Amino acid sequence: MTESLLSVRDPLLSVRDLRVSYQVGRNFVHAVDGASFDVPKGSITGLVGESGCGKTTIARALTRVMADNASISGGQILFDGKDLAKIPEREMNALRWRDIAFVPQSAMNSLDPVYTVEYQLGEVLRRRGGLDRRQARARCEELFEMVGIDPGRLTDYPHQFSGGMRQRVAIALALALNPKLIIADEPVTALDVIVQRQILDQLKELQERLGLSVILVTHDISVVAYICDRTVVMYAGKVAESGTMQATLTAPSHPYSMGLRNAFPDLQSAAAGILTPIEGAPPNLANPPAGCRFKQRCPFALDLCGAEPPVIEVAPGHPVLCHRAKESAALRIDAARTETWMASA
Ligand SMILES: Nc1ncnc2c1ncn2[C@@H]1O[C@H](COP(=O)(O)OP(=O)(O)OP(=O)(O)O)[C@@H](O)[C@H]1O
Repeated sequence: MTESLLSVRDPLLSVRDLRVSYQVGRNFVHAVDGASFDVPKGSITGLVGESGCGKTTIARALTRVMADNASISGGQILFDGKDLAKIPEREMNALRWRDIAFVPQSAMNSLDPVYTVEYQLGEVLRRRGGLDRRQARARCEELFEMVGIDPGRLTDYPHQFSGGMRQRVAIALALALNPKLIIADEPVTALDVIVQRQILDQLKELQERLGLSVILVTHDISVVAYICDRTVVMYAGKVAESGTMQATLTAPSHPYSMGLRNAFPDLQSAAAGILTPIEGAPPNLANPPAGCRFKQRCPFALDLCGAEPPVIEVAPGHPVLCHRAKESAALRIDAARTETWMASA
């Protein structure tokens, strides 16, 4: 994807043609296969797609906290004048927590069950932030207040908190050293809808108040619609479409985004409309199909989709990886009908 197709002015983070692979025996799974997108300053960018499309792999590559068999095999991650794909580990380590913080899929993954929450927050503040014991204590209280938990509970252990509260603690931990960017991987997935909304509202409030940038990884398009300013839709290791939330979700231009929109209820309305799943499953990334990777599931696939799709800019800053992107207005009308998706099954 060329620079001209990604017209975010002065982004905080620019991912360019990123490739991340896992080695499994003698084979490679190309989990992220040439992804490009920008994250503007002070925005919430939703990285969305079905399970297995490469979202967590991207999120972890951005922090370089990756599985042992993973490697960045190409591309750039430009942040604050540095290419995070290439800087030495020592330099990357200095950026973690201070500039980029990660909230993992389950808060229990960032919290150690055998220590109190205050001890764990304090460790980050003292070791990484250079605060003394008293300063750390005051900051812990401040952080708990920021995420809406009574500071009296700082001496509790993680298991003494509900799932939603643990997620708030994980957010407090990420905020500890005032990072510029928070990457949150499915932060509300395991929670019920009411608690989901509370956590998302809190995240949005903090993001606005602190001028943070957030990358929110989720499989749930309704979460993106609820909280995000921008969307990066991923399918089978590639970016299908990216742009403002309004442009990509109100008027999606990639058939996959159109299908995703039909498949999730609206987080803001209690009434569930008719949900239409996208039949089938994403391809195996150890051996992806040639041409468009969505073609087997796409109701609009033509013979030409057997060839590698071009990136077409349907509007400034709204690139779409589809042969038929220019016809998207007409395709959207058909995509809104359940029968369209049943016919392709
Ligand atoms: N350690 C690993 N070794 C080999 N393959 C892996 C490994 N981790 C992930 N993969 C593969 O990489 C691809 C992308 O996985 P990834 O977890 O990034 O997707 P995802 O969109 O975040 O899905 P989920 O929401 O289920 O985590 C999948 O095909 C997955 O099977």
